[in-house]
Amino acid sequence: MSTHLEPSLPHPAAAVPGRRALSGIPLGTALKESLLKLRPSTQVRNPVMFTVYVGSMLTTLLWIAGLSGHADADTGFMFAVSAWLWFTVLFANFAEALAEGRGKQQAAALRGLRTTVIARVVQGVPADTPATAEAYRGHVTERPSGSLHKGDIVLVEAGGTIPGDGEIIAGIASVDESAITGESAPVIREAGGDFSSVTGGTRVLSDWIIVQVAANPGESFLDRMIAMVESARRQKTPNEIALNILLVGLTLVFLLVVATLLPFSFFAISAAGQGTVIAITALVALLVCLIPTTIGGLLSAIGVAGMSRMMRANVIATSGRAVEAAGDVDVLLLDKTGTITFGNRQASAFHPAPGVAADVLARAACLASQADETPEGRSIAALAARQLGHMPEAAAGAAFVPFSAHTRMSGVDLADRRIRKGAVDAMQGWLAGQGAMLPEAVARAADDAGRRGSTPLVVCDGRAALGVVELKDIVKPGMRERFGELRRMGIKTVMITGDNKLTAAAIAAEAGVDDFLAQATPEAKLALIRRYQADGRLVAMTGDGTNDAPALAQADVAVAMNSGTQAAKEAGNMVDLDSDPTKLIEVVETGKQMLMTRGALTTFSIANDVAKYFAIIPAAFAGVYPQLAALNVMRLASPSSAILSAVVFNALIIIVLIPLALKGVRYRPLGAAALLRRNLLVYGLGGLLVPFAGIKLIDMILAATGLA
Ligand SMILES: Nc1ncnc2c1ncn2[C@@H]1O[C@H](COP(=O)(O)OP(=O)(O)OP(=O)(O)O)[C@@H](O)[C@H]1O
Ligand SMILES: [K+]
Ligand SMILES: [Mg+2]
Repeated sequence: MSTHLEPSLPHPAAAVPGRRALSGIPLGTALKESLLKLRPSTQVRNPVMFTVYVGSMLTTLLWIAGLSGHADADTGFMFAVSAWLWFTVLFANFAEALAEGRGKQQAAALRGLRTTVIARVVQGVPADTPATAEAYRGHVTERPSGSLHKGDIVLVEAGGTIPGDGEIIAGIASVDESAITGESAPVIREAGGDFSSVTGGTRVLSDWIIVQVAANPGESFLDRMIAMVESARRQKTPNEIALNILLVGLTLVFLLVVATLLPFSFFAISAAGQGTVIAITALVALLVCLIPTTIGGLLSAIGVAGMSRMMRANVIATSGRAVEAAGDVDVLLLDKTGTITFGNRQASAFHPAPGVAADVLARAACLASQADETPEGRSIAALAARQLGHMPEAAAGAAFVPFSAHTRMSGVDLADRRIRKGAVDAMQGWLAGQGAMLPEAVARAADDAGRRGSTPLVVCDGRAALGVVELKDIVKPGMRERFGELRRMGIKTVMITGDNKLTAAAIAAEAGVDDFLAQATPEAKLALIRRYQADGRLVAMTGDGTNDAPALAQADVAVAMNSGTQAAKEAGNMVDLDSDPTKLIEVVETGKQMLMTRGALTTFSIANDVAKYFAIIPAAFAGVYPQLAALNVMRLASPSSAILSAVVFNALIIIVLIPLALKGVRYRPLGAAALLRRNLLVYGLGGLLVPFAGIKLIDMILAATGLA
């Protein structure tokens, strides 16, 4: 089988430029894009900047008319104003092009991963064929991966590239996922349990797997990633739409205000030649300075840059709305096994009930696990075989009872015996159904295992409890510190697990979560989320299992572990390629940064008006109302230099703020009120004061160089 994937392909996050705002993006391309974005069809999508665009055209026409002798102002002034209005539009285009440039680089890197491989599709297998590589090899037809559809079965053997996203239905293999995750250590993927999903483009290093394809052409994980980073497909988020409405409202208000001043100009034109008029060019300049061009010009760049930042954190968001919601999350629910812990629960010991021989327990546990394809089941069979010195014969006519998240038990029905293993409370129910009780000593052994953070499984043969199997799992490192950080951000962490209370308590304490819910069924997980949401809280959920899928679908922000099942990944609106549950910190930071950056630049943009007002009004109206000279606090060189300075400042401030828009306002884990106060101080006060200094400086330069 041929593989077209270069082993050294960059993974998407690695292909992304460094943390500095402008590095790595070809400026030439962005400049060219800024010019292309002058198309009216593009401009009309941004009402604030479209107003400036129309103003630029109008002043340009007035200037041309002025050249042929119909001027209502100095033509040099008219030319300068119209030129700077065009710059204002171009600068906003440039900001957007820069932000999109980064997304395009990420998309290109991802496209590189989406190469066609030859898929070995299995077809026409007789019904009783065992699902093994040997048996399936004879039924393989080769097809390009692009033609695979949902439900197709493919065989992938060592050295082969997995041709599409899917679920392993048989086999176990070590898989190199570095092309997608950037993590070089191979991972084990196997049928059954929570590690059964595979991603197209990753490589099988050893053994074989039979995969059921889960996505139709163009709908794969990679395709969705590409669509998301390509801003063309980016949908406006609810907050963005709300802000846009506010900006449009402000623009209309100022448009009305300025329009009421028009009669002065018409009067002036009819009485041309007198100096006491307001030129239309000056009115357009006034309008552009008053409407929120700073935020209007940078708004889309802020959104695009937020998605890119998420991507650099190795989180693939498939919904912009979720990224934004992440900024306001109050509660984080986490699944235990596979999310907080590594999730390959391995049987570590048998604890027989008093009077039960160790081998009797081992043999029963083994029988109940022989057809159990979960990692837990396989590890129990392996431990039993080691203890017994051999693998017990599979009993003829045995009917396997598979594990389910509802029953939380599994087992086997033989001709005369019913053997079960499962969660303590589930097995108590099983015994109670037969009028029996869990012996004190077995309950104690289970509790002891729970206190060690292990998962105890009680094994019963009919109404006889034989003992406990201890399953060990390891908490992923660094959880405690990171959950502490989430707490400082004001986010409550709650672990929800199907495991018993003692195990849950031990793992909760070790990982440092705020609260936990034990013995939870998928419905209980879902109900908990709904309860929080009914209280008006915004809920984030991280999980990996198929049994987490309903909860993930309900949560506002749902991060599926990349190691998890296909169902979890499809239900979530983000996938963390690093399978790190505390990645929510970065997700929340990015969301908060996006909201804060928008808020900060809106504040700055509106506060700016005050200075521009003081610069332009006295200058523009001094001729009509000499009393307005009292407002001329800035003492600018001349009326035309005052107006031009305000327009130049209004354009340049967009360029100056591009790095902030792309990088985002710095986030600190402070309370929301403290953050708001700080931002109002910095961006509100800054927005008031900076333009006074900036406009005065530009005016001095214009006056000194004789340009105005
Ligand atoms: N193969 C199995 N056979 C019998 N019982 C099992 C098996 N696997 C797990 N159990 C029992 O069922 C309980 C629930 O398992 P499940 O994987 O559904 O947990 P969960 O709800 O995903 O929670 P978490 O993943 O957070 O631990 C486990 O705690 C264990 O006691
Ligand atoms: K403005
Ligand atoms: Mg789970």
